[in-house]
Amino acid sequence: MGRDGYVPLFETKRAKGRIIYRFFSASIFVGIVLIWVYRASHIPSSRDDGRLGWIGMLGAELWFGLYWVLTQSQRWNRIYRYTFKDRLSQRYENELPGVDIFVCTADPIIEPPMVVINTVLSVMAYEYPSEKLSVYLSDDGGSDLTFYALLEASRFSKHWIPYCKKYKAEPRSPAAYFVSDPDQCDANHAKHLASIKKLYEDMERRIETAMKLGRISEEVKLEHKGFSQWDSYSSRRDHDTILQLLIDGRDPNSKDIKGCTLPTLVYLAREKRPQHHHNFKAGAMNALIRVSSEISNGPIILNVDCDMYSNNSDSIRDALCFFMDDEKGHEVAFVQFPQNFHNITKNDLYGSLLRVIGEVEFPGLDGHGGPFYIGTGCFHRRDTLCGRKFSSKARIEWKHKNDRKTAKIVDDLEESLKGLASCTYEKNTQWGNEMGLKYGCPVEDVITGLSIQCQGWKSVYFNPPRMGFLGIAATTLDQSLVQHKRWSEGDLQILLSKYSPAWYGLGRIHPGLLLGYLTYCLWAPNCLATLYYAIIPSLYLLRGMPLFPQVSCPWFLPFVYVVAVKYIYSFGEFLWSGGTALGWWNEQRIWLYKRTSSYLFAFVDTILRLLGFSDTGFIISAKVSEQEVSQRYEQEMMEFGSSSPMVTILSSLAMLNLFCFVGLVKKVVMTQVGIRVYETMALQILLCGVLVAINLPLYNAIFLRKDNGKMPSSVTFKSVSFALFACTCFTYLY
Ligand SMILES: O=c1ccn([C@@H]2O[C@H](COP(=O)(O)OP(=O)(O)O[C@H]3O[C@H](CO)[C@@H](O)[C@H](O)[C@H]3O)[C@@H](O)[C@H]2O)c(=O)[nH]1
Ligand SMILES: [Mn+2]
Repeated sequence: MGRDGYVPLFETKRAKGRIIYRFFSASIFVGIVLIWVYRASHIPSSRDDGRLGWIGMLGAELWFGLYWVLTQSQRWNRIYRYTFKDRLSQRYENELPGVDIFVCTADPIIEPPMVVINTVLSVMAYEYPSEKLSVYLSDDGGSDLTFYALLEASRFSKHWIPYCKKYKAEPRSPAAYFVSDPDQCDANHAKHLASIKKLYEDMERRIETAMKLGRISEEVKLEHKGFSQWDSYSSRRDHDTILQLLIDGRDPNSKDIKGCTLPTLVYLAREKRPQHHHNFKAGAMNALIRVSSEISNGPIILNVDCDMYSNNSDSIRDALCFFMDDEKGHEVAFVQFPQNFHNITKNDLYGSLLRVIGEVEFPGLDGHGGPFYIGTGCFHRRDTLCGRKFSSKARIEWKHKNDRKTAKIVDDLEESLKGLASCTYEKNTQWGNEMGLKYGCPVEDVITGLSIQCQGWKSVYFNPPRMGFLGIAATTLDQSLVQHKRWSEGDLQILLSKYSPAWYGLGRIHPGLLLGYLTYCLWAPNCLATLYYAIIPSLYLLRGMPLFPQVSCPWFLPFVYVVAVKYIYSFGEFLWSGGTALGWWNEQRIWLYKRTSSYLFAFVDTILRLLGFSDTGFIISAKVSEQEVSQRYEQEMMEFGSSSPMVTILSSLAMLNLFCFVGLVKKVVMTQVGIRVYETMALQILLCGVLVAINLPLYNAIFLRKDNGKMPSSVTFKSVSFALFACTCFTYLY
């Protein structure tokens, strides 16, 4: 116990070995500087061949080096958080604040209602007083199928919540719970389990039947008056606000089968009109903030994507340990949990888990004032989300925060609140700007978090041993690349926006955090240096022209040191973060693929947007895939199968490197220059060789595979032609 009886509700520990790390990092930096010196002092004179290529290498290495410096900010001061939930209960059990949970969905086909309601049920069943819990589903798809599923879920919750609380079930998404093979239980429990499973399966069957039919049958429509709101509905882009309080927690009649209060459950499809921009998820969240403020007005808001179910029924209490801490709680604006996924395979083929970000880099950001807001698995204080500035004096009185708005008749309430979710409500207001989530950026989350931090608030990264939330990761290469394009494009837009960390953040956030933001904002421009490094040295190799120092030259050492040590460290870091060796190798591949395709497209699109040629969109990530595709995913076979321009670029690069490598081997075999080539171009051979090795799955997909995930022949044709063309031009014409 500290002074004045202060008992901290959480503890922060610094990572061990920071000093050693800093020395190590400095030694790499010396290596990088030596590389720069070598490049700058050995530029071929203008008469020599290769001057341009050399200067390009200098540019690329300057970029890589400076970017590496940025990434150090995230390793400089890592911290880890631990909570004391028992102390929270002892002190505050009767004053726990209301928590409003926002779940966003946008399309019943891409995001199946069964996925959505599993998430909803998991958050309704938190280990938290139900009367203080309200769950809001925002449906940008405006789908009566999703509404129907939610109606079914509201009935099922009456059985599910008491079941979870009685048996301390984990996780509380029914689908995940049933496949998790619930621990051996006594006969009574087993009986109960079987009966609840049957209820769930019956519900699932009814929902699937409606999904197959593609509409709600007349019979079902009679079950709830809410369906009548679809009478005036013309399409998902053109409809009135639809608002339904499916469970009103204040209603004495809404009880579960044990007679306990149920959490409030609300369905909202905000108004949509074709002539109004709806601002994607940010618009949905802002509508939810307003509507919920008139229903439950919980001072804490949890936001999850519709596929991110709660995997840990204590997460609310964990988050409250930060918000309610007497000494530090008043500084905390949001508590971010990592994004984890339940469908990651052992070696994480597409690097979806972003393992090192979650285990190393975010704790590093936390050491500088807090992680970014990443859109899901994040607890916010309502007032900061609504734009309140930080003041060191203002403390929250949680007790007074618990007053709920006076009860109104549900029908009247629904009608009176619809205006809050209308298309015109935000006109001439600060919503989307000073209030709520920010508009105009495909990563509304990151830019919103940044602006909150710029107002003086801190955030907290919390990564408990039992993961807080689990979602669905991309299962095809194309999906993963498209998602990263959206992210990197959004991050680059932040750099160019009013809230740019580079100027707006300067002086407002910790310099380390600023560098951390820059690392992400500069994802997209990475494409240039990476493309250069993946193409030019290989082409020079084909022509027999060295771009790196010879093995016997002292300048060879800094290159070897930086490359070897950097990669050995990265390998160690990946294993330490819980990955496998093959997982690391996969990560290197996806690193290359993202940088040469997603980032390139994001970069080009951002420039086009600046010039006024394109508009930002939001391609929703798929949450279901065909059985065949998921089988290949389970077997960790890369899914090419789509002839998108991104895949074409990857395949062209892979072919180009293959041709260069084969050309080299041919030369060595036919002319017996082997040893000499090795002596003069060892690093270039290594680079090209690694590029070929990392692309093995791609060659396999072109030349050997027969399944539908193989490379489409049109892509093969285009990429082979391109690579041949590039190699020929470079060898004979340049
Ligand atoms: O017009 C829209 C578009 C999307 N969404 C919802 O936004 C969420 C995220 O969309 P998803 O396609 O799954 O994108 P991800 O890339 O997986 O999402 C990450 O990145 C997004 C920003 O690009 C954030 O909004 C997310 O919270 C974050 O998890 C989903 O629940 C969607 O239903 C809407 O509500 N309305
Ligand atoms: Mn998602």
